[in-house]
Amino acid sequence: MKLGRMNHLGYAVPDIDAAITHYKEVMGASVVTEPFDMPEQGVKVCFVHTPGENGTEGTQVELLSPLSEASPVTGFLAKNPLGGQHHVCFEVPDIAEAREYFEGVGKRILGPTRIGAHGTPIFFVHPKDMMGMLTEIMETPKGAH
Ligand SMILES: CC[C@H](C(=O)O)C(=O)SCCNC(=O)CCNC(=O)[C@H](O)C(C)(C)COP(=O)(O)OP(=O)(O)OC[C@H]1O[C@@H](n2cnc3c(N)ncnc32)[C@H](O)[C@@H]1OP(=O)(O)O
Ligand SMILES: [Co+2]
Repeated sequence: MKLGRMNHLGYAVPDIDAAITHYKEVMGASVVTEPFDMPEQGVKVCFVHTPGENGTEGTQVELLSPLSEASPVTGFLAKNPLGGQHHVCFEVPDIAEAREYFEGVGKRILGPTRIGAHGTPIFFVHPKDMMGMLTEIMETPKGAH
């Protein structure tokens, strides 16, 4: 299976506005999108970019806060009340092929393949099967890079 670049670091936070201020004022990041809700995923999302040097592409941090107690990040924040690194997301050229690959090597896929925050199909692989890192796999947006 051909793994692409790391698309974003998912960062769960209790207060997304405070996190945006931190990334803008302390880290010099730019806010890519205004926070938006993804009720089907139970999270409020905001992408911030750290600047790249000499025109290199920077890195993307996906700030996530829970929309309800039922949110998948609620349990994580109960254990990490200040917030913390929640997942990492890698791109692949073909999400179905990637899903078949991870299932084939015995990794637990969490739920159905669905549309993620970039508007392309995603799925998650259980952290316990991925060296402790909740791993999101997303199909590379068409025309990207
Ligand atoms: C809007 C989409 C957007 C995008 O980029 O497109 C997103 O990224 S949305 C991100 C939020 N959605 C998800 O995270 C969906 C996948 N997550 C899940 O299915 C659950 O969160 C799950 C199964 C990872 C954990 O569920 P839950 O918290 O209910 O279970 P436990 O607390 O019992 O945890 C089991 C075990 O796993 C450890 N754990 C939990 N979360 C993480 C994590 N983020 N990273 C690493 N490890 C994690 C937890 O500590 C437990 O370990 P144990 O040793 O048994 O205590
Ligand atoms: Co994500």
